[in-house]
Amino acid sequence: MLDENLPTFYLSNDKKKQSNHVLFTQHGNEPEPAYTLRRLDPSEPSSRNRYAVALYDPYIPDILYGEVLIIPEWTQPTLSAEAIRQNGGVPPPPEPIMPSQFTVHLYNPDQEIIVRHKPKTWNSQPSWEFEMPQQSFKQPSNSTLDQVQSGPAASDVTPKLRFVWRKDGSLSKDFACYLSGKTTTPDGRKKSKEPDITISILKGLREITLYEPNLYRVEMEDFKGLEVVLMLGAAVIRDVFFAPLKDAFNVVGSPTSSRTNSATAEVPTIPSNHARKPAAPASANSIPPRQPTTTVPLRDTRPPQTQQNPDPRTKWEIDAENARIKQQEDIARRERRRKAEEEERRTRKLLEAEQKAQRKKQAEVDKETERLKKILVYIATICIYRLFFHPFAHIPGPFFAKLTGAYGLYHAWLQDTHLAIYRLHLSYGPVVRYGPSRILVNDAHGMKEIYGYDVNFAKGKAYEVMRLNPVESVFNVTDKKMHRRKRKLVAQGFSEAALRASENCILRHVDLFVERLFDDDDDDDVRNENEGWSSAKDVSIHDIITDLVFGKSTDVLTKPDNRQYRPMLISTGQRMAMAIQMPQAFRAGKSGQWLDLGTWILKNADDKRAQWAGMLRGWVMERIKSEMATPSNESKRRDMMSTIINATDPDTREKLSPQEIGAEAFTLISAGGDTTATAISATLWYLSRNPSTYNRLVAEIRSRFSSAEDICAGPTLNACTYLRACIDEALRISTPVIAPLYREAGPGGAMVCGVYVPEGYEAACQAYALHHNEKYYPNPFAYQPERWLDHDSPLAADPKTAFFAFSYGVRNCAGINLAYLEINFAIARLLWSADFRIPSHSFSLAKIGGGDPGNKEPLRRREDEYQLYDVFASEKEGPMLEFRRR
Ligand code: HEM
Repeated sequence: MLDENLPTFYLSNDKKKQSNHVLFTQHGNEPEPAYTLRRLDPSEPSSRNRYAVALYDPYIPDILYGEVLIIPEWTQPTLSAEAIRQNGGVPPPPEPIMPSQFTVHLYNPDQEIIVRHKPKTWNSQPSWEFEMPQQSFKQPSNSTLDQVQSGPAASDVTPKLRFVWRKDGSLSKDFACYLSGKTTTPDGRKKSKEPDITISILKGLREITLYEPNLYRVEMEDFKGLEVVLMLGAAVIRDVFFAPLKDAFNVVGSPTSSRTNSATAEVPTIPSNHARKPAAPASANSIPPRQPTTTVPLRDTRPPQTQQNPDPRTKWEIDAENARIKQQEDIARRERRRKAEEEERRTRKLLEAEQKAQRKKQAEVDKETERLKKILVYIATICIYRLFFHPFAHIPGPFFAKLTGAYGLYHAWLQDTHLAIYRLHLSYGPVVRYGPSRILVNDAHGMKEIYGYDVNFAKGKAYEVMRLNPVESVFNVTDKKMHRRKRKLVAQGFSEAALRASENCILRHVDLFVERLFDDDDDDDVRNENEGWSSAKDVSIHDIITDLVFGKSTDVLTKPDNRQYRPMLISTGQRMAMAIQMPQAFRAGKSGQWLDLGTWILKNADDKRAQWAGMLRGWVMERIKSEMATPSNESKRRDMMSTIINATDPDTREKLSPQEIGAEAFTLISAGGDTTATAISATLWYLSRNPSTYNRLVAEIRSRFSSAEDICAGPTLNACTYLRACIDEALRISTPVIAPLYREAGPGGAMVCGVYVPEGYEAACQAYALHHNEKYYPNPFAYQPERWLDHDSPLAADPKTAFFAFSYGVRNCAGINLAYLEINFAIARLLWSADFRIPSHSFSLAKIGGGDPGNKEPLRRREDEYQLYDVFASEKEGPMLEFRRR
């Protein structure tokens, strides 16, 4: 402070605040607000590219003393075309030029004080000159003219005092304002040049001290106006001429920082305390402004603005913004076009791919159609050939059987193969075509032509597909020489000595079976306590057969859990029955697995078959191991397996390999179990339904043996001819092996019943049809064991000539003697120990196993016929009988 007695104003330096108090002090008094200095709000878009400052009354915010608005001139920096191009076509922004003058608008009375800037030269400091009229106020007058005329301030003739702000020195930041003279004319020619009088000092660009003693020398009417001009002038000099121009004019860096189009922006607004909240004191030591005591009508304090011609910077911003928008639009358009092109390309690609896929599909369809056509033509040709030109074309038979093996497959699936074949022979005669290249013969002579010794027939493809093991067994081997070798070895298991060794084992199981018939625990029992009758459901020959083969019983009889073996066996048999009818559909694949036709026809069949095969394989390996561990001479137990394991070919001294032994074990279990069980069951069935036969047999057995234990192999048993007749008659009428036993003609073919069977073609007999052929068995459905005894009828053929239960010739049943032994023991010991009859108290139980009058298949309607179902051998139910111990 120059002198605390001088009036001094403080301009706040805080440019961030748009409203600052100008404080006043004199004589060491506390500073008090004298004015409010307001600037533009830089955040307002309308404040851009211009500078404005206004001086308000600190207490009555609507009183505006004066203001300055500077809209700068602009200069355009030059850039190379390349640089502009790189800048997206936007030229560099215009830069503001230091103004050469500015105008202070004073109000009431309205005056415009132009402050002209003289820039610094090499020998002078910059200065800011302005003139103010000596007189500003109208003289009070009653003259209307005086009142209408503008005041002296606006008058050209009013003498003006000239002032100048000048910097003290090039290094100093202080300014002084001098009264430098008076103009008497508007053109200034009559200037009165007087020595400069210092009237104010601006110290450090913030402290304005009025040089009071000199001020009185200024002959001026409107001192307040001068004070305002000094204040605003100092503020403008400080803000505009001693600060970066860009800051002063609120020039923003790039148009992107504000999206507002300045051309349409509102007029810049100097924030008003009236419009906004009252201005806060500039500093902590500022004295809060007193409350306004007077109300002054509001007035528009803003200078008029021209919106049509925006300044170059705004224009540049607009242009830059437009260019940016255009550039963005271009980019967006290019992006859209690129996307559209990409989409188009993608669509085209998709379309092409679709068309390609369609063409490919079409080609596949065409190929498939062509293939189908070929197949159809092939099928049609085959059909025509099979119907009209085939070697068996003249053989009668069902239409479909002539065309495909599926006919036989279908009946195997229905499990009524034997019935279908019986009916066909009735319809078409002794030779029937049962497949495209298959004939069935219902003639004893024909049977010998197919199965006899030294015939040109052998087991063929039908047996190949039945193999469960990769290794052939005596049952399914097709090569005749190989069969001879195997049969010779296997036959040792059925030799007289072997059978004698098996006798005790068989008898033990037979006794167990008989005992079981009186077992109280059987759930299926229907007991009649008073009379002592009880019933049993099934005969477990499996126990006997597995014991005989492995020396290990399946114990089906005593352990109900073990009955799981049976479904496995049955499912395997059903698959065999179907495979034999249409081998081509069950051919072994490369990996040795069968094609799965059977699997989708017979659910779970494969699993069961695999289970069965796995279980047997385990048994075989176990048995072979134990046999190897026991020296043969020490072997206590001579079962069939030990015989087969140790059997040697008398010519070659060769033994069967473990795999071959496994295959044989499987064959023996399969071939010997159910077949014998069916024979025993059928015999019991028919005996129970034919009382006279039953009585005659009972008499024979009970008269020849004194006890059940007496019944064993030997002449006494052999002498029981009626027993054998009963068994043979049961085997005839309900023959255990149902499937036709196909044989393939060898090279050169063969004749059967006058029909030429070319090489590779097949012929077969089917036991059920043959056994019900009236030519050999008059009244075929009647159970007449007598027909096997005393055969002396010249009218009927010897029943033995057409007996096919065990097949015939070189491939007949290898276990025939064992089978008879088992059946004989079972029937004889049972009949010696007990009586049996049809259940008398349960009609439904009595019916089990017989035909049903309501059956769709007429051949299954005979109630007294024991019904069998094709599983290559046969599946059956019951019989359910009542037993009474003697
Ligand atoms: C009543 C009981 C039996 C009947 C009705 C019967 C029936 C048959 C029939 C018809 C064949 C010929 C199969 C064909 O050509 O495809 C056959 C073969 C065979 N049977 Fe039996 N069988 C019975 C019991 C047994 C027993 C208990 C065993 C031995 C445990 C056995 C072992 C064999 C063997 C190994 C063959 C194959 C023979 C070969 O092709 O050389 N059979 N059986």
